[in-house]
Amino acid sequence: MKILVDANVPAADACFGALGEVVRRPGREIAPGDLRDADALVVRSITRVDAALLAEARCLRFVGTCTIGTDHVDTRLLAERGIAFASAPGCNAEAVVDHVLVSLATLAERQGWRLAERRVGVVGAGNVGGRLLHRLSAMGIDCLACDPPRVEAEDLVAPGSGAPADFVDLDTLIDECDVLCLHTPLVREGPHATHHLLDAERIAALAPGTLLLNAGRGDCLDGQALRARLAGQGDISAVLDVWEGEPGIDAALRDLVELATPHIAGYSLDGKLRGTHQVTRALCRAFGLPCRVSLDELLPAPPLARLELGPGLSTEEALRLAMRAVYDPRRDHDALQRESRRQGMAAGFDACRAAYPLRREFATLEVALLEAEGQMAGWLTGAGFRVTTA
Ligand SMILES: NC(=O)C1=CN([C@@H]2O[C@H](COP(=O)(O)OP(=O)(O)OC[C@H]3O[C@@H](n4cnc5c(N)ncnc54)[C@H](O)[C@@H]3O)[C@@H](O)[C@H]2O)C=CC1
Ligand SMILES: O=C(O)C(=O)[C@H](O)COP(=O)(O)O
Repeated sequence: MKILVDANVPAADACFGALGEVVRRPGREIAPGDLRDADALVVRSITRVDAALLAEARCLRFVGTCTIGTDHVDTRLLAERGIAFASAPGCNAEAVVDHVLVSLATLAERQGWRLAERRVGVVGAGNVGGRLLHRLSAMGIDCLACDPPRVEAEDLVAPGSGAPADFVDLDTLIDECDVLCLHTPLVREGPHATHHLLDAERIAALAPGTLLLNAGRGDCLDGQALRARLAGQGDISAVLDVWEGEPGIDAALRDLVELATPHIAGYSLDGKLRGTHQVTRALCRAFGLPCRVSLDELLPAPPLARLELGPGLSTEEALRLAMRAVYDPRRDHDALQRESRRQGMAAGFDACRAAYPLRREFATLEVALLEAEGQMAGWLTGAGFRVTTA
């Protein structure tokens, strides 16, 4: 069996090597001819899997994407052609939440406000948004959620529903929140389409002082309208990990954004390996093969397993220290600025992603508090760390 794999899929040999011949190609360069004799195709989010790509695929029986998002795959076409499909739901959701929390802490420090005093609105309360709501609520931060498909399908607005926050419509959420976090998939049609969900009108309606964060898909917000608001009134701030037109993103918008990162919110090693492993299991199921590789054997020990925090720190300082010991998004912002200026936007954007440094998740770090302090322990645990006290 020939398995064609995006070169940015980690542990491809360990996962697929025992199942067949593994052929690696850069994701943006995978072409119809590569699929002529391929039995399986394993991609990430940058390979558009559509009729044009599959034009010469004669024996393809499986397509897997080691990502949460599936907007790059024509799943209807695959179903019509009897080609099995799998994505990796939730694989890097914890990493995205880490990215959001440390970005919020960074902006709070830079702009001189306290997270505890802000209300956070989460748009799209699925694997990512749902986990974000749980962690924010566990930290005692006031949240609202917006997720009309879930509200229609579940009884989330009823008292005692166990929902992590009150669910409201998008315009109410915009009116009532200081921070907006966008975690919707890109859906182009239907009653809950998300293309330009934050359009010019909604961007104009954001109250001065609002912080807007998008780690869903770039096309879910109107980048031109955001650029105009940031450049004109300059009274809101933005943190963007996803962009319209990736990898050749708008340089002017990049320069106006507080933290501008190259679609790496989910790039923990843990998240990437979970993605590869979930797709390996699905491929094995599709071909009736046993799956002999376990996630535990793929994941190495973290480079930093324990951090001791002494007395004299505020809760905010302790949080920032712990978060940044694991992951600091300012590094990714600086890398994008540097590489996009040095190599040009598209090449620089992709270079940052291809050579992404090792990053683990908050849950891999034990934070030892040498002086027990109630609120600090609660916040650190809520944020996702393993906390021990003396
Ligand atoms: N920046 C990054 O590195 C990453 C980005 N993503 C993006 O984040 C998206 C969300 O990921 P998950 O939470 O895991 O997906 P999910 O499928 O678990 O949840 C998405 C949620 O959005 C809701 N939704 C759909 N249409 C909506 C609308 N019009 N308004 C409000 N809510 C709506 C759905 O009902 C669902 O609950 C992915 O589809 C992907 O595009 C995912 C992982 C990493
Ligand atoms: O899982 C998703 O959905 C994502 O957005 C991925 O983190 C994107 O990863 P790449 O495809 O850009 O490697």
